[in-house]
Amino acid sequence: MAYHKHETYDAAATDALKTAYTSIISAVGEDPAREGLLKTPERMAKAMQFITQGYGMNAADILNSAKFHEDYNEMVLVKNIELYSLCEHHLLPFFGKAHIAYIPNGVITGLSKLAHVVEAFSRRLQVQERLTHQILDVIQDTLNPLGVGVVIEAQHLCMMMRGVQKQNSVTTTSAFSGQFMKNETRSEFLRLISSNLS
Ligand SMILES: Nc1nc2c(ncn2[C@@H]2O[C@H](COP(=O)(O)OP(=O)(O)OP(=O)(O)O)[C@@H](O)[C@H]2O)c(=O)[nH]1
Ligand SMILES: [Zn+2]
Repeated sequence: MAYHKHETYDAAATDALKTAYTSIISAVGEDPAREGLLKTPERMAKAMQFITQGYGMNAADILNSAKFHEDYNEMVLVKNIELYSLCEHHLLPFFGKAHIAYIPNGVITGLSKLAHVVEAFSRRLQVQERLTHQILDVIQDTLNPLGVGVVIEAQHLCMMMRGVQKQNSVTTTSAFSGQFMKNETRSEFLRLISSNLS
């Protein structure tokens, strides 16, 4: 399944989700036959498939599809990649920004591919820590760079609109490999993105 510019939906998944959302609407005390709600299970079925489309994306394939040999041995940084994910505990969104850096070892990838990798892993049921590591691991394994650094800053609706109800907390997670394990490289990366970190 690939959900690119034009959305296509799996018929069996749409049917199963429609049935489930009709039950949910009844269970919260609403009338699924009410005019405004008639098409809601189908809309939700499509929305849910859209926001979990990462299951149909292969992050290694994405990176392998644009690998170029290049002798550039400095840090490549793409920052402020926005992301929307779903917390696997409450199925409520968490959203924020990813910052990704790597130091090539003879091979670079298309810059947009790093953002596609974020899509592939964020559009699933996730926890922020695993998301951070999955992005790091696939870049390390596919491009074999001298090192990778990933920082994600996100706000979790499950902490905002329910539960502990903290509106301003931001969770930062990070993962580093290779040269990013060294203080100097890691500090340079963190300094370059620091305008985003408070
Ligand atoms: N580590 C981690 N925890 C998360 C993430 N998203 C949500 N959580 C937390 O997952 C935990 C689930 O804890 P539980 O005690 O089982 O759930 P709960 O009773 O709904 O907890 P509260 O949210 O505190 O009301 C909560 O502390 C959430 O804040 C995430 O990406 N990473
Ligand atoms: Zn949650």
